[in-house]
Amino acid sequence: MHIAKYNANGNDFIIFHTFVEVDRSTLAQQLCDRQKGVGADGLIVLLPHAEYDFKWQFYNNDGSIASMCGNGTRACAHYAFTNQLANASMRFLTGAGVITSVVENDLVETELTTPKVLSESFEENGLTWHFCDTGVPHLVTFVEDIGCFDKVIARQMRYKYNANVNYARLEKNALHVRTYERGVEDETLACGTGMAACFYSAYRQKLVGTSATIYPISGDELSLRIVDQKLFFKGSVQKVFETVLDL
Ligand SMILES: N[C@@H](CCC[C@H](N)C(=O)O)C(=O)O
Repeated sequence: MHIAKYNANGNDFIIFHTFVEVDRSTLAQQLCDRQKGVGADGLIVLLPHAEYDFKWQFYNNDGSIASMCGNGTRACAHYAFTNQLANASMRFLTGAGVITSVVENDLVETELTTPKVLSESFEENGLTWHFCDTGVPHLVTFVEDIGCFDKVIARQMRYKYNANVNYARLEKNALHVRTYERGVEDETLACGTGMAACFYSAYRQKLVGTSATIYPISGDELSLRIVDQKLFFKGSVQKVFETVLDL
């Protein structure tokens, strides 16, 4: 099996395409394992689709299925274009719905699914939380210093609400974000739907305008904008390597 390893601003993925649609949860766990496997936050498998350019299967590092992954959409769009599975502008089916991505060299912009507010904001653990769905559920809290990111609290909130958990610091029209990711069960270096959830929560509270610069903990710079309630998420991706595995 020919696979590619991608880095999307610190979120990393193993990607391949095939005609064979089977459950790959165990394979995801094996390949994503950072000691015994290739190592990645997720596995993305591209499959043919009659209506769209392709459809994907997305697995987290622990083998669980996630309906959306913002960084993963940008990495797999680059993979699809590079492997001539799609034109530079493409539409593909995910568990959360149809995604549009546009590839321009190493920069990829994705139009995410329409964000949804999941509950009123609430107080817990001495913090104010905003809860929304940007393809997968995200809790967002705005803090003065993202150094106060607390993995114990994040993990507790993750299991209580079955959500990813984000701490964000606002600085003018920029957001600095740290995310505890469900399915990786740890902080990752970047989470696309998490950055989108932070931006959307800040936008709803009029803390940012219709666009903002976002810095995940990897230190990379990405951008988010909202047009007619649609979120557009843009940043670079890199193919780290390709190899053939005996799967
Ligand atoms: N890293 C992703 C999110 C992947 C799914 C998430 N871990 C979940 O299970 O909800 C992103 O870039 O959005």
